[in-house]
Amino acid sequence: MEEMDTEIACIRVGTFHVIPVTSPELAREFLQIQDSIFSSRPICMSANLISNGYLTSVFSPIGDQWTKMRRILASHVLSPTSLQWLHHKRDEEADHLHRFIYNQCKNLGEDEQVDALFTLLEYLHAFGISDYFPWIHIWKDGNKSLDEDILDVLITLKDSNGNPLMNVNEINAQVLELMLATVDNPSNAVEWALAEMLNQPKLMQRAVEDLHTVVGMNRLVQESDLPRLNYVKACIKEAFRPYPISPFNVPHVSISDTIVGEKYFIPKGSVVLLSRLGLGRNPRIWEDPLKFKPERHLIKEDGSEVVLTNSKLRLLSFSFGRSGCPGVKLGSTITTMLLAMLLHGFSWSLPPNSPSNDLIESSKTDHFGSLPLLAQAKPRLAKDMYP
Ligand code: HEM
Repeated sequence: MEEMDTEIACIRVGTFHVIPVTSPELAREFLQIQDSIFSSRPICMSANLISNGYLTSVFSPIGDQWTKMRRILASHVLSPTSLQWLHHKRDEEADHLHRFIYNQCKNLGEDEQVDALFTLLEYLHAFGISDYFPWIHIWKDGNKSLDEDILDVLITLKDSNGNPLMNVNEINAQVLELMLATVDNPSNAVEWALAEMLNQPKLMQRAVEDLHTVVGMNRLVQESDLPRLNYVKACIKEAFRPYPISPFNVPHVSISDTIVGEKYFIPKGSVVLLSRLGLGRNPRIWEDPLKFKPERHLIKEDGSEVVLTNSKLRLLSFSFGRSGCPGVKLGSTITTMLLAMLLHGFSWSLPPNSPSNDLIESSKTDHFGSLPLLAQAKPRLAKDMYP
């Protein structure tokens, strides 16, 4: 892992410019300007995937189309009502996860070396997909009386003339993007947090104490516990800092000439990448930036709740503003629940004869991942507590 002190990279046709951002304030200024002048992604995830053969038609939301998608997401997919509506689905998934790891422990025996977490993360990639976005649907005569999931919602949305609001390509792309967004970020953050906690057991112990205080041992952790699980959230936030899912934010394109930081000229049409590492691993911003220290995110004076966003922009978790993540609430809930459940339901240790996990970043340039993360799990709660 290396320290970084460069924040923004700006690519122009044929040339590459790096704009150093030495403070969160400058990063904020950049993002604010970006909000007003940059359009959505030129090479959006969906378009990248098309070239890899996953999608059959081009869908790159820009301008009005992007605004339309954002509005649909905000009103029908990620609204407080939708989140509440799908609460029981998330609970079901939480039960599956408990059961899965519990069975892994039982089957493998206590002394055996268990690659439980790695297997678990493979399982995680099935998280929610069948419940949130099932591909196989029972639609009779093109109609369905009850919306059962987000896919139903997207299919049944109508415009003011009573016509479908989204076409098949739009739905495909949106569902794919939601699936990726839901799985990737949370599993990446939890994987890194656990790896660091396995290497520093005192951190793990403190998080478990947090869970004992808030949840106890006589019931499973619930979403309503999350506001009080500050140390667990601090661990996740600390994982976002040096280990974001990718070193750069999604590319944006400037739609007019502009000047950032009073002196950096960014011409129209530039593809602009923000370096997340430039903030998260920046020694000018963070003391001891390569050290995993969740304590830095605990708010001491007023005892306020730890949140996974960072309004001061000292790290980029969900980004912010117009192009920021629309799934902050759901993403925070899923990620915190996942780590809380793993730590509350199971004791985790390094496999025998393994002094520490090598925190090796993936060799792929666009994604991180510690490969492989080995951990041994043991149930911590009474047997009848596992679903
Ligand atoms: C820990 C969890 C998550 C993190 C850290 C995260 C982070 C981000 C970030 C940084 C962006 C901005 C990319 C840009 O600059 O264009 C983004 C975009 C997005 N996120 Fe999330 N996200 C998370 C979870 C979710 C969830 C659960 C959903 C929805 C189910 C979601 C849906 C989206 C969508 C649809 C976009 C694209 C928005 C657009 O094009 O305007 N995210 N996310």
